[in-house]
Amino acid sequence: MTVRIGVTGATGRMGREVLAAVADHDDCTTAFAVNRDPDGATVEGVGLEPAAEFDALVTDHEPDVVVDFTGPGSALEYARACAAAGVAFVTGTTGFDDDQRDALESLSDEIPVLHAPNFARGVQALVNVVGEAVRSLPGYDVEVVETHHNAKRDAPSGTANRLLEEIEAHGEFSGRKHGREGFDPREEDEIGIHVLRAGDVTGEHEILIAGNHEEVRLTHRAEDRGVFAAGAVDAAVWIAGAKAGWYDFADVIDA
Ligand SMILES: NC(=O)C1=CN([C@@H]2O[C@H](COP(=O)(O)OP(=O)(O)OC[C@H]3O[C@@H](n4cnc5c(N)ncnc54)[C@H](OP(=O)(O)O)[C@@H]3O)[C@@H](O)[C@H]2O)C=CC1
Ligand SMILES: O=C(O)C1=N[C@H](C(=O)O)C[C@H](O)C1
Repeated sequence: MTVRIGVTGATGRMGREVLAAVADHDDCTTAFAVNRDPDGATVEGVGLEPAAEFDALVTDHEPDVVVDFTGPGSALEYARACAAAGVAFVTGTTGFDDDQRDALESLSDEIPVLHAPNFARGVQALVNVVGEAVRSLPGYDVEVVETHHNAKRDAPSGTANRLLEEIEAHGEFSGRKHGREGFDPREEDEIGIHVLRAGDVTGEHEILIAGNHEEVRLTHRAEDRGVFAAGAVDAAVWIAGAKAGWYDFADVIDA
């Protein structure tokens, strides 16, 4: 079966990569692609449609799944339209607040919804090992550093937030400390978080665990956005056969 994929934010950094990844994948094809001001543009040979017509497109073009990398508000609107049309939704968008995330998750009662803050397989491996590292080094200091391009809007990154959840689930910490300045010594059990924005860095995440005259550094560095797009398209192909529910990228990798 060929999986038909609708793509949002088609002229964005990730939207372009998703269209390229769909074209490269043997088991799927583009059903439609939208951006807010298409003005006759094409990306990867696909003519763009107006985002304002998304509700009609998601019904008329009969996609099996929509892949979204936009912003939290638009992602939620697209997901609601998918739920109304009975179409699965995969999103890599980050920066949802708690209400937006709850609203997205509630749509998974009606359709399959997969949200992953990072579609790189290496990041999933990092998520798997960071908890074990923290658990086996109690009392060590933990600091998280993430670096992205200068156009990224949300901070810390969705990936950093996911790693922090994992760290907190496997150790005893007093809270999170975002950056430091002035006379501001480190509290014993805090987790330090540092956000760097510069140039065109694709995405780097490092967890530093230090104490007992030793340090462990767990680092992931994405070298090309294509790695995220390939993972998202793998997720789209996987979710096309899934029942309504709330999924993450681990479900795809473990399948
Ligand atoms: N999960 C993962 O693996 C990854 C996640 N991301 C996340 O994906 C998201 C997009 O990143 P990136 O591609 O770099 O961002 P860009 O700004 O390059 O692209 C986002 C696109 O979304 C569209 N968009 C933004 N706001 C709206 C809106 N209100 N309504 C409709 N469309 C909108 C715009 O399309 P237009 O104006 O053309 O209509 C824009 O081109 C971010 O949240 C980022 O953190 C990024 C990389 C990997
Ligand atoms: O905005 C980006 O570029 C990225 N965002 C994701 C995040 O917030 O974690 C994933 C990746 O690091 C790139």
